[in-house]
Amino acid sequence: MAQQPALFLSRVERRYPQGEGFLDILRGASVALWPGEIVALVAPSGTGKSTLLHVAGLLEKPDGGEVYIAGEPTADLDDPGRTRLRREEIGFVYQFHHLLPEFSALENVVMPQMIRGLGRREAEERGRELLGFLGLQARVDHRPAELSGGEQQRVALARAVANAPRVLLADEPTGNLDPQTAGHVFAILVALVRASGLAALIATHNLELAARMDRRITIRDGLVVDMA
Ligand SMILES: Nc1ncnc2c1ncn2[C@@H]1O[C@H](COP(=O)(O)OP(=O)(O)OP(=O)(O)O)[C@@H](O)[C@H]1O
Repeated sequence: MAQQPALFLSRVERRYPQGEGFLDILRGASVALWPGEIVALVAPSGTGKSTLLHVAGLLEKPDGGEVYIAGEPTADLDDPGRTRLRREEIGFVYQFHHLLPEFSALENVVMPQMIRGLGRREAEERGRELLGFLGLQARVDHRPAELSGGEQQRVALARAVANAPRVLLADEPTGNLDPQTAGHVFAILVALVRASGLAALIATHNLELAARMDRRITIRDGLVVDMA
């Protein structure tokens, strides 16, 4: 049976009002992400990286085209339908971890699972397993402020994949870390993607990290193109 992309953006358009007219950011951008692959999105500032990630993550609706998650078209979904699909199938990691400061590492990973309806015991089991995989077994009870920057990002990664999404979207996930820690966190991210079979799209300005991914894409004139 032919595999289908975990995420498929088909001729996606996105424009923003500007003055009397519109600023066309995405002009029919298409990209497919396959299960288990890690794709770098490397594009100059202002070309639409965040816009592409927001549209891919069902945070913004495209003005044209279609976003498919595991083959399911999303244009006709209502807001609760989009939220459900986002919660179940998409994980996000940002440059800054956005962990809840008053909760432990484990609780931060447990919460999205319970929001999705899992019981606490099961959610904790999965949380401990994930944090252990990410090398944080000794840190599960620490609050974010008691963790290093690299550890905080690893917790954010665990939280992003806690609900076993098909797609991981990351915007400069190591941008706030020193080069050595960035390399380490990235290696862990790769191991996680390979072990779970999810598809990852990672926006980065770090060409060294981009070179370690499976493919590199960029945005040119509102279209997604492979990088040379
Ligand atoms: N809600 C909005 N309303 C109007 N213009 C917007 C809006 N969001 C983004 N833009 C504009 O669209 C363009 C692309 O924005 P986007 O945030 O996608 O860029 P980016 O490639 O992610 O840049 P950076 O790397 O600096 O984050 C920019 O010119 C931005 O000013």
